[in-house]
Amino acid sequence: MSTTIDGLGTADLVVIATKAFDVERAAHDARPLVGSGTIVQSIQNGLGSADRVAGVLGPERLSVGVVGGFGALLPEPGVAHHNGMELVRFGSYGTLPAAEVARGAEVWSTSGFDVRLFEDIDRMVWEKFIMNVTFSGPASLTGLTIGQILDDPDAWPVARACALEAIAVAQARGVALEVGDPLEHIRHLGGAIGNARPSMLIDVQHRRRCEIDAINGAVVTAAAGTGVPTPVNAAVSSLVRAMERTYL
Ligand SMILES: NC(=O)C1=CN([C@@H]2O[C@H](COP(=O)(O)OP(=O)(O)OC[C@H]3O[C@@H](n4cnc5c(N)ncnc54)[C@H](OP(=O)(O)O)[C@@H]3O)[C@@H](O)[C@H]2O)C=CC1
Ligand SMILES: CC(C)(CO)C(=O)C(=O)O
Repeated sequence: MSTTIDGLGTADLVVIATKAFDVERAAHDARPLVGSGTIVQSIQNGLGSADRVAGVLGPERLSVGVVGGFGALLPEPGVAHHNGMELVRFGSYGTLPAAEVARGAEVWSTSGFDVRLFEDIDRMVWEKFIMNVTFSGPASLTGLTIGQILDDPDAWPVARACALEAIAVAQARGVALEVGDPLEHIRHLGGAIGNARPSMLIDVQHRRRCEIDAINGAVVTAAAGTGVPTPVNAAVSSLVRAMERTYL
C-alpha cells in the first residue's frame, strides 16, 4: 500500500474515486500512472465528471463506472470500510474497446465485486442519477433519511418533483431508461435503503463541500436547450449552495 504514486510506474487500472469537484486535479495527478495499456475509470455520482477526466487524460483509455450499495468510507489510508460490495457497473466512455473494458472489469471481479458491463453509458449513468437527484438535495436541506423523505407529506412532493424533472430531461435527451416506471423504481430502491442518509447530506452535516452542482444542479444544466423546465432542481440547488456558503 502506498499513499503516493512515486515510483509506482504505470497501472492496469486507475480508478478516479474523488468527489466530482476534485476529478480534474486527480486526473492531472494520475498522469504518471497512465500508460498505453492502462484503463482509467471515473466513478463519480452525478453528471460531467468523465467529460472532465477526458479533458485531462484523453478519451481513449477512459471508462465510466457507477457503483451502488457500497456506503463506503476511508477511515485511514489503505483501509476501506464498506456496508456492502454490491455492484460495479461500467462501460467505455467512447473509444475504449469492449475487450479492454472487460479487462478492467476483471480487476474488480477478481477482487470480489460483482460487475456488470454496459454499452449504453448514458443509460447506466442516468439510471443512478435520477435516484441521487430525488434524495440528495432534499435530504441535504431537511436532514431527513431516504425513508423519511418518502414518508414525509412536505418533503416527498419536492423530491418527487426533482425526480420528474430529471426523468423529463432524460427523455428529452433521448436517454433510454430501462427501469420500468422510473418513479416507482426510485420509490422501490429508496424504500430498500430507508435508513440511509445520502452522501450529500453526510457531507453537509460534516460541513464539507458537497456535490450539488453534479447532481440537482446538473439537471438544470442538462435541461438547457431541451425546453424542459427545471424550477424545483434550480431552487433546491440554490438553497443547498446558499447553505454551503454559511460554513465553507
Ligand atoms: N462512498 C460511497 O459509498 C459512494 C460514493 N459514490 C461517489 O463516488 C465519488 C467518491 O465518493 P467518496 O468515496 O464517498 O468520497 P470521499 O470524499 O469520501 O473520498 C474521496 C477521496 O479522494 C481523495 N482525493 C481528492 N483529491 C485527490 C487527488 N487529487 N489525488 C488523490 N486523492 C484525492 C480525498 O482525499 P482527501 O480527503 O485527503 O481530500 C478522499 O480521500 C463521489 O462522486 C460519490 O458521489 C457513489 C456511490 C457510493
Ligand atoms: C444512496 C444514494 C443513492 C442516495 O441518493 C447515493 O448514491 C448517495 O448516497 O450518494
